[in-house]
Amino acid sequence: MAKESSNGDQHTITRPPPTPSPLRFSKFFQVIAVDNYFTGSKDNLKKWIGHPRFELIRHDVTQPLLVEVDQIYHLACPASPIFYKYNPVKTIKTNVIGTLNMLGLAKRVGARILLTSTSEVYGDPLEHPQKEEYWGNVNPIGVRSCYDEGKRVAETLMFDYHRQHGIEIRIARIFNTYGPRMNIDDGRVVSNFIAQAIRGESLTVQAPGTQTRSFCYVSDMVDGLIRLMGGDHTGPINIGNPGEFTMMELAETVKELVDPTVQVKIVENTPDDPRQRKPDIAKAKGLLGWEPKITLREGLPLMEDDFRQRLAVPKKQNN
Ligand SMILES: NC(=O)c1ccc[n+]([C@@H]2O[C@H](COP(=O)([O-])OP(=O)(O)OC[C@H]3O[C@@H](n4cnc5c(N)ncnc54)[C@H](O)[C@@H]3O)[C@@H](O)[C@H]2O)c1
Ligand SMILES: O=c1ccn([C@@H]2O[C@H](COP(=O)(O)OP(=O)(O)O[C@H]3OC[C@@H](O)[C@H](O)[C@H]3O)[C@@H](O)[C@H]2O)c(=O)[nH]1
Repeated sequence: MAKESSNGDQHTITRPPPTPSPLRFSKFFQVIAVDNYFTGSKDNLKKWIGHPRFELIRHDVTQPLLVEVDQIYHLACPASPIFYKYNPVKTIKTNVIGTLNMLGLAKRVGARILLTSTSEVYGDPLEHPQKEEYWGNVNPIGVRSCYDEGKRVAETLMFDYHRQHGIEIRIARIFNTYGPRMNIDDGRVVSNFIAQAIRGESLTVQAPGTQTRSFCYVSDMVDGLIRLMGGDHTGPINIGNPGEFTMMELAETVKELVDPTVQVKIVENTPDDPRQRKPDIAKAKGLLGWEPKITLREGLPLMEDDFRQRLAVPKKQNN
């Protein structure tokens, strides 16, 4: 088991770790998906429902969960700012109580647990690009803090359970990720721009438009998370695509690829919007042998195809 975090800190473990679950030696993977459907959709799981090695449980992670597992991918949390700000008390409960419950489960059954933390732990970063050693610049009482401070506490809980109880932990710091099957009304920038362009609406660039993000395609992200879970390093490890774009550049790219006739309009921004974000992925490359393969220009059309199907708007021949 990993005794050292990827940033080199030693972590004294005060108790022997729980015995690993015997499921770890089972021949076949079985998957139990747990979701309260706040932002998720059963539609995305249609393909698996009825499969003999797949189970789906409607459950809220703020309540304890009793199942037998050997790996826990703890992703449950609204991630789009409009959804995580909608009920901030619930968001922080999901991050704190939800993570405590998942760690309690990991401890009871001896499972390894991976937390999907976020680039938002760096806040409005004063270092660029962001390395894992950077402690961040976060407003602890702002409207985003239910999410960014919530994830910071979740990381703390992970390391405390690791040090105190010997739980095998993995922490991924995910940077903006997009792809097919995102909720069309998710509210995050890539899905907004693609849906707007397909509907022939103006693309809403929030002011000033010079703020940057780095966008990772979903299959690259999944590959990174599986490598992190299977590897020897606790993390935290940044997983993201270092290609950095201003929101105006993103709008221009979507316009060019989806519909060059749509307009781009500047609209009001929300408080505490980070001004720049780009991962340093040296650790992911060195420790996991991971780097993203899909560029933004390759990923956007794949998402456009899926959105067009769901919105029932075929691509015009002359586009
Ligand atoms: N996509 C990104 O850009 C990004 C970036 C950083 C971190 N992350 C993290 O990755 C994870 C997944 O993000 P996503 O983009 O797929 O978000 P999403 O909102 O599309 O999916 C989150 C899922 O969690 C479920 N959920 C929310 N609260 C829950 C609760 N209390 N109990 C059970 N289920 C609950 C939702 O119904 C949904 O299925 C989140 O933890 C998010 O913080 C995502
Ligand atoms: O319609 C829009 C939506 C958003 N934006 C801008 O696009 C940028 C990205 O905004 P998003 O809402 O997609 O996501 P953010 O980068 O703010 O946060 C995300 O980052 C990391 C994750 O943890 C979360 O998935 C999410 O919180 C912001 O600068 C925002 O102002 C627009 O210009 N127009």
